[in-house]
Amino acid sequence: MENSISIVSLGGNAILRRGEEGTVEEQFHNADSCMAEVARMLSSGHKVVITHGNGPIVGNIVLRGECARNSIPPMPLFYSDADSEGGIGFMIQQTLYNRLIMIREVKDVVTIITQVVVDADDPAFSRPTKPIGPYYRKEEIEALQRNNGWVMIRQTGGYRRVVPSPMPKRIVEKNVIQRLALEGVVVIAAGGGGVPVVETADGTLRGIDAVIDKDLTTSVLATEIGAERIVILTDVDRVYRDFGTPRQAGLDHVSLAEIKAFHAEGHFPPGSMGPKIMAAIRFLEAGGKRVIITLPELMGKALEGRAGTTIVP
Ligand SMILES: Nc1ncnc2c1ncn2[C@@H]1O[C@H](COP(=O)(O)OP(=O)(O)O)[C@@H](O)[C@H]1O
Ligand SMILES: NC(=O)OP(=O)(O)O
Repeated sequence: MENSISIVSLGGNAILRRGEEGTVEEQFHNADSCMAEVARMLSSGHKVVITHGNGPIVGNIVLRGECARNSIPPMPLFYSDADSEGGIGFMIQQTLYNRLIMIREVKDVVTIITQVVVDADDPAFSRPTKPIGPYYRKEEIEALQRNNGWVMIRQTGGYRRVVPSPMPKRIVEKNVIQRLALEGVVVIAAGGGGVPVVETADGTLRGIDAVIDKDLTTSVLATEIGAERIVILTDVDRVYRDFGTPRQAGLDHVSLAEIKAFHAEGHFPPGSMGPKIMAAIRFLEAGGKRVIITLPELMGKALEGRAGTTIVP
């Protein structure tokens, strides 16, 4: 039916939900709920690329290594990003495969470990902003900062460690992602914002320690593969003005000009809704047709314009 590509982007919080312990069973359960919706979307003819976050999970991978620092060699953050891309990709790949089997839909599903070029001089390397891993209580943070050298910030739900998050500039594997998606293969790509790499003078690549924002990478990928639509699945039903205040008001259908004005007024904080809105603005300004932000279970309705927030040029 459709010849255009849609990108469905799963927030890290859609896979490892706030308040849950974070067991593999919980992660599979959450991934499966999201893939039930994606399978329905595929059965109505959409061509889909899936991207996903890794914030809670890559933080846990790093923490695991730090806890075992006396017995195993350290794993750099960029390698932990690749580790999370593989693990989460496998989980999405299998849960989607199973959901497609259940509805007798025949599709190939594949995960591509994706490298994303960043600038080694990006100021983000000296100003960490990306929250990873678990939430901590106020009384725990002083010791963590002092003993581990962590930079920590306050978020809704507690305090979290932050790491550098440079701007994504180019997706190394974009051609193969586009080719497979246009052939009807479901591609899971750019997980966790992709593995950050820098290009050296001779054109070779090397990993660099950071976690790229998956919404910003999704917008670069969407533009580079000529996708028409990005669907961002997160843990809030839609975007709000004056979020969390008595004046809070949901945004259903908004134009690019309107969302830019709300952004300039400060309705979307960095580290949560801010990057999603920035990603939407960049994608629509580069020729994208539609961005939808909603809960996984509302995706079907949102694609028909009956739920979530839809932003158009
Ligand atoms: N204006 C806003 N409208 C809706 N949600 C907002 C807004 N500002 C901040 N948020 C917060 O953004 C969160 C989603 O962002 P984030 O936690 O980064 O999600 P994910 O990990 O799914 O990408 C919501 O849970 C909500 O608490
Ligand atoms: N890499 C990334 O943006 O992950 P989250 O969506 O989990 O924050």
